[in-house]
Amino acid sequence: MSSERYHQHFTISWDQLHRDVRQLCHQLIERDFKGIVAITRGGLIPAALIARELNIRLIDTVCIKSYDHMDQGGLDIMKGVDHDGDGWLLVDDLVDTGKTARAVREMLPKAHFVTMYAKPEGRPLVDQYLTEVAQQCWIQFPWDMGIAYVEPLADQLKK
Ligand SMILES: O=P(O)(O)OC[C@H]1O[C@H](OP(=O)(O)OP(=O)(O)O)[C@H](O)[C@@H]1O
Ligand code: HPA
Ligand SMILES: [Mg+2]
Repeated sequence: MSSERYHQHFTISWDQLHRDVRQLCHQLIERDFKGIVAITRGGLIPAALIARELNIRLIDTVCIKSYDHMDQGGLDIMKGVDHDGDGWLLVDDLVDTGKTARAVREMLPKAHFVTMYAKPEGRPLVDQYLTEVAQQCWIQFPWDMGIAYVEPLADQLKK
């Protein structure tokens, strides 16, 4: 599936992401998790921040790739885990079509699955998420961006 389905961008700064993670953690703090399973690579960043808030030191990974930038390809599962997820917190940055989530759910059916952001097609596959984002929106994460010079408006208009 190609990038043509995305008509808008939803840009998230490091600050926003950090605030969002802390807000999600308020909803998780009462639970007692054995550890976190992060879905690489996008799940690694929220997983590290969640681990700090919930004081979790045991972190494992499911290594999986589905997209090449905005283009969705076949699922490439490079590493799984040797348990069914019982008592574990499963973390990804977002759920979009739900293809990745469906595959990981099969591997860890008993895990508590959370994402920071969820689009409608993938939303039913997670147990909890913080913010819903429209299906046609591409979520632009801070680790995919950089700070760039912007020309003053007056100079732009001279051209
Ligand atoms: O719901 P889906 O349509 O499956 O899309 C969601 C998945 O896509 C992205 O991962 P990606 O495959 O781009 O790899 P990355 O985490 O290494 O960036 C994102 O981090 C989710 O894991
Ligand atoms: O909206 C998105 N943003 C970043 N990565 C993604 N992978 C699937 N959908 C997205
Ligand atoms: Mg991912």
